[in-house]
Amino acid sequence: MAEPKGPPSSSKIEMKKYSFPVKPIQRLCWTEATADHLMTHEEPVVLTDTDLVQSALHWDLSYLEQNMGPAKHTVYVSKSRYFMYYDERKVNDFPSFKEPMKKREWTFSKFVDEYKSHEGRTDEYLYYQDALTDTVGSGIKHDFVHFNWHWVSERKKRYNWGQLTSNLLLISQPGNITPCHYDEQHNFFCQVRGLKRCLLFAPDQYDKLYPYPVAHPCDRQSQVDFDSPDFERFPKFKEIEGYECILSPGDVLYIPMYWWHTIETSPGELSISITFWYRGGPVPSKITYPLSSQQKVAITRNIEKMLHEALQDHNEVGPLLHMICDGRY
Ligand SMILES: O=C(O)C(=O)C[C@H](CCCc1ccccc1)C(=O)O
Ligand SMILES: [Zn+2]
Repeated sequence: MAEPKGPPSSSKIEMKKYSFPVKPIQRLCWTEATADHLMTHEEPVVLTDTDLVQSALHWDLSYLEQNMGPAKHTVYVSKSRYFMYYDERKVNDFPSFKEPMKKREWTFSKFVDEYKSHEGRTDEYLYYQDALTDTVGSGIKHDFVHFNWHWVSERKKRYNWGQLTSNLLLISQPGNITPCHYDEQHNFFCQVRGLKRCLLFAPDQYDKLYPYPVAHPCDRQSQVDFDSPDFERFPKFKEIEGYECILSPGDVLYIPMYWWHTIETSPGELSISITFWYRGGPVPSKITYPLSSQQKVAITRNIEKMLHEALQDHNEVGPLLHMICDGRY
């Protein structure tokens, strides 16, 4: 198979530069044995020639406006370029929590109007993030039906993944950043239009990324501000090591469950992406040791949830964990 055409070099599209070391995520035709090896070992890889969302590569704002139908969709509004996800169901337990972005429910036409009127503004930014559902118009339904479902269902079977839970449509203004977080599902992240730089960190970097407490609205998100890290609070962030890729239209990035990632839309143009999120497969009947770092992260989450449930007050979880560990482990 001919070497797939390379991605644009990051120097040409002036993405943010960080001081920590990053290695390139391998970019391979999906038929390559190495691609299969990486997927099997739950390691990230950029897959080319999948045609997974080939039928959506013609999407742009005007086509979507004509075809997304009359339903309302979720758009986030942020005062900065950062769009930190938070679970609004956990907000009332944290009265001092300041919502990092506002959630709006707009028709697609309203979104397009707002998108156009926000161009050039530096006080407010928009990020459309909504599941593709059957409320969309016939044009999108046609494109959706023509995703490469045969290919993706073959992958699901081969890697023994659980069910497809959702396809998220992401429409980002140039320069938007999703801060570093992990998800509890496998993800085929498909680039449809524009360029996105993805930084990924292995699950074993957990101790360097200092996630919020599980009970916190920003559960699964790193507390570290990558732009100006607080090394007093987060000293191990100095040792972080990551992986990088720049996605072009047609590229599919496999983001394995529990892998940390932060995504930046290139300053050049709007970005359209579609995610395919899959639940993890069944826990193996025979647990083998040593445990994987993903399994250890899952265990820490269960411990935090159990302690919060037992103590009721999330402010008591930290002190009890210190009582168990300090001076003893
Ligand atoms: O596909 C992924 O996993 C990403 O992180 C892509 C990211 C937006 C994700 C928004 C989001 C984060 C957490 C929960 C629900 C929605 C981007 O592309 O900016
Ligand atoms: Zn994510």
